[in-house]
Amino acid sequence: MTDAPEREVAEEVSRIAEDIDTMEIRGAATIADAAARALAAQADASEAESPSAFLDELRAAARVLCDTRPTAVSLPNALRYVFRDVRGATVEELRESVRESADEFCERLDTAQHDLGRVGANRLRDGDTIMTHCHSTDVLACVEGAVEQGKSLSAYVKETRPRNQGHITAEALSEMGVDVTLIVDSAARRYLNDVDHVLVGADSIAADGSVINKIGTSGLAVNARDRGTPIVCAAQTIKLHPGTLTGHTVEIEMRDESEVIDPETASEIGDPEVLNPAFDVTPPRYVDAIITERGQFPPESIVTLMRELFGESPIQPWEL
Ligand SMILES: O=P(O)(O)OC[C@H]1O[C@H](OP(=O)(O)O)[C@H](O)[C@@H]1O
Repeated sequence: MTDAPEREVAEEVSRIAEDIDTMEIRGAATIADAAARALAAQADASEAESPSAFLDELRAAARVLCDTRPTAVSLPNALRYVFRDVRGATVEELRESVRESADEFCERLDTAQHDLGRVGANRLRDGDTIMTHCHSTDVLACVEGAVEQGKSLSAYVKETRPRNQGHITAEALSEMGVDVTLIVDSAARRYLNDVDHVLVGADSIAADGSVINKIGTSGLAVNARDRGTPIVCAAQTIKLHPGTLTGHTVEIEMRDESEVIDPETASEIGDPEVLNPAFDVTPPRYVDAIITERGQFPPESIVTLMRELFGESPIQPWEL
């Protein structure tokens, strides 16, 4: 492993890292886009006098960004992608190369989401009702694709405690002309009989086809399986976790208890221990399909796509 010396990172990198950490910037695809742009910002701001110093700064920026949220693999994957194409014998050549690579990555991200949406749209029929969990731009791309095909849809939108990202989904779906019903998370099972597809996103997909997504996804999937309702995960290939090819597990982010309960209320009820995991793991047997920009896959077959895309070396961006 190449250990980059400690270096100051550009102000813009610190700001983006802070925004990702506090979830001002959130959602796996949006985080990937922001991380790639942060590397470009680091390149722009660099006053390095040698190519090696320049690259050390980039690696330091990658570390700061990666330290923000551990579960969404789109973040290190984005950095890996940008690093992979960086070439140059001088600082100026390297700087230009980082800018180009970051731009190309962000464009590919947009195209991938659009292509994924067209695949997902094909699963949805006119008059279908979906159920959503949290807020996923990949899921919204599928719905948008279906609406563009002239299909009329209804949606049960789970509010998704503790941060209520379901509200963002409700607003986005309403704007698309989808008939939206907001429900509390614990009401999901009651309405599953009325639902044709449960549609969820992903923060990471493991090599065995497990879906790592917002906390509550696994319970929803078990209930959906029990009710015979198909559950579909919309996830661009940037969500595939290369480390799981070599036995690593996906770290589940634990967030602050203040997202769950305010200190005053906590004190009134005797200050219990509060646990706030942001994500959970849904085993592949509860997932009917993973939709990517490369097409639709049974979860158990996703490993072949991972090998094709990443090879077998799960190295970190700062090791490149
Ligand atoms: O990439 P897209 O589909 O937009 O989002 C994927 C996932 O990111 C979100 O995590 P968070 O809100 O950042 O914790 C949700 O878990 C969502 O399913």
